[in-house]
Amino acid sequence: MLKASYAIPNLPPPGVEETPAVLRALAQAHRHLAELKGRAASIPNQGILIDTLALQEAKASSEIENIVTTQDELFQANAFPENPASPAAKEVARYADALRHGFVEQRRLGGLLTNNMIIAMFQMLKRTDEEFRNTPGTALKNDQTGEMVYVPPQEGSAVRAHMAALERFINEDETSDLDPLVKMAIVHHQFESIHPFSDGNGRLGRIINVLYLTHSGLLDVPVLYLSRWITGRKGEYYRLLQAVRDSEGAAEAWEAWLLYMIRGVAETAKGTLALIEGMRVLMAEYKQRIRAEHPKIYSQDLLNNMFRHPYTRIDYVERELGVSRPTATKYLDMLAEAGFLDKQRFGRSNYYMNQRLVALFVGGAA
Ligand SMILES: Nc1ncnc2c1ncn2[C@@H]1O[C@H](COP(=O)(O)OP(=O)(O)OP(=O)(O)O)[C@@H](O)[C@H]1O
Repeated sequence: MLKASYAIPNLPPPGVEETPAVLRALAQAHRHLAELKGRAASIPNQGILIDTLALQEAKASSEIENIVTTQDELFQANAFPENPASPAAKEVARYADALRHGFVEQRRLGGLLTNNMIIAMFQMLKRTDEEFRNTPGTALKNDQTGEMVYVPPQEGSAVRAHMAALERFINEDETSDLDPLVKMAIVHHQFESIHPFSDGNGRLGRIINVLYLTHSGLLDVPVLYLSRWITGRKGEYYRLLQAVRDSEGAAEAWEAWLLYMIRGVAETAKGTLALIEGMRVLMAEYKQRIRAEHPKIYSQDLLNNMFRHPYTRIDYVERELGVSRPTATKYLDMLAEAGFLDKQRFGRSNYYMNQRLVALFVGGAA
């Protein structure tokens, strides 16, 4: 049997310290995060933001696993669940479903982030009824060289015990008085080290990051995603994760890991703020112009529909505005003719793309 290459520490790990450098990084990150929390709360249609960002995050997070899909394919898979999408687009769409499920469940449970939720998200992501892994044999290998880089705990009983301790560390505030962002970085490290599932541990670990932010009240809604930060610095991410293990939890290795994650929060919060601002400005412009140029069809619901679904379609408008099919068709065709939407054909259906919104997401920094 494989031998685990790292002793999973008790929580909080003894090497973790809030050093002056960590405290400085924390101050910055909290400032940007508080601004993001306030801005997200002030926009009138939070659901729109949450849905669109979840889809964007699903794409960024899945790229780490090399599940490559185009933005187009992804939005189409979302707009046309009945049509056969590529396997990649399907897997990405399942990530977004798992993430949304986690957030809904967390709200239902009054903010908890439990192992049952984590297992349910894994099952949605991987379309399986497996739970925490029970059989030995899991090891992480270097993609290029095939060399074994990390062996997590092997026995099912060890995996379950470590995950139970992690669940307590997440949910029982009295287990430590560390800053919540420091806790988030520890939780991510510990989760990846336990590696409780046969696959998808990276993606679930990244979902847990955002659910930890909503759990701890640093955000009210899940709008800050670290996947782009991590994708852009994947080598550093693996190296720093591994350095903590190789040094058996040395204080310097932990400090470097904490700084990486806390800076990621600060930078991503800034990028997401810019994206939200871009959406707000675009929505205000569309509102003002559609109202002035097409007063007969303008409604707030129609505007919301164009921003909730980057690719919208006739039946969405029918459903969300409570209008007949011919009326919904007329509205969308008028908006397409006026250049607000781009009408495209997919199989036997038409869809209407909000190009400027999609461009914000594709080019956006968040
Ligand atoms: N030394 C290491 N090298 C590479 N990855 C590591 C290492 N240690 C832990 N990991 C974690 O393992 C994750 C990959 O695990 P797994 O393949 O189960 O997840 P995934 O979601 O399918 O993949 P990915 O994270 O690449 O999207 C990485 O994201 C990383 O967090």
